[in-house]
Amino acid sequence: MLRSCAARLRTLGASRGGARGPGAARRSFASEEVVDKDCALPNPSWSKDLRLLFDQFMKKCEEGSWKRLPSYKRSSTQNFKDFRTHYVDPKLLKEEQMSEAQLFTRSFEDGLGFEYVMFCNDAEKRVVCFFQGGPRLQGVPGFTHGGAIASIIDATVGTCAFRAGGVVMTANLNINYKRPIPLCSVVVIDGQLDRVEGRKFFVSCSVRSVSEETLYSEATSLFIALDPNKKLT
Ligand SMILES: CCCCCCCC(=O)SCCNC(=O)CCNC(=O)[C@H](O)C(C)(C)COP(=O)(O)OP(=O)(O)OC[C@H]1O[C@@H](n2cnc3c(N)ncnc32)[C@H](O)[C@@H]1OP(=O)(O)O
Repeated sequence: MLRSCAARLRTLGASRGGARGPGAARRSFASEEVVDKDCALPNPSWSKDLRLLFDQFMKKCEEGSWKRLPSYKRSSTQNFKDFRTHYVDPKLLKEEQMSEAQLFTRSFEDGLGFEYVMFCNDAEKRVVCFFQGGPRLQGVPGFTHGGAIASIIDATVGTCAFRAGGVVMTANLNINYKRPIPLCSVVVIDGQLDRVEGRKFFVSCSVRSVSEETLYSEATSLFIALDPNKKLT
């Protein structure tokens, strides 16, 4: 698995120019130009498994029950703009640092960190994430770091809570790591909103192999929808 991962990265190096697709919007900030491309689409670093799952679920999207969720390095949705004005103390915001701010799970070069795509089914209150962890996410040799697994779980269950409750933050995340995830392998994270109590959104998920034979991790979480009358800090 690791060899094919390295081979994909070599071809990726040759196709570096692909990231600057003609349709992508351009935004320059700080010292480099960042292309606001939708990162939740296939790129040369995606393995066959990840592409197959993507294609399977894109077909479900055509049937109407599922929806692919686009994903960018910087969140520009109105919800997140409100977040900054409502909840963030301007004293804490150092504009020059903010101009460098990017979504952590979208801050690696293609194929090296988090390659993933999420699909949501609002009727079933589910978010499914297909995740391929790259070589920069190594924990023990040959396996994905527990913190990287927690990050992609947080993003998946957080998206599930966000779909139901708007701007939420993680109050609690409990993960049982059952089996180590081989580096560069593809896993399926299946998030389910279990219940809502006022501003509290309880979401659980499983992390399984593509074949579903291996249960890698299970998690429960609590997200809190932010109170517009309460500052965060
Ligand atoms: C679309 C992309 C989605 C991505 C999602 C990613 C989200 C993140 O990573 S956020 C970063 C990590 N999280 C944080 O930094 C949050 C830090 N914590 C906080 O800011 C606050 O504690 C916050 C906002 C969660 C809750 O604060 P606040 O709004 O004042 O709520 P608060 O009144 O304390 O609690 C509300 C309810 O939740 C309960 N609660 C709060 N925290 C916990 C907890 N850890 N465990 C159990 N219950 C809790 C309270 O007991 C209370 O319950 P009840 O209403 O029954 O009395």
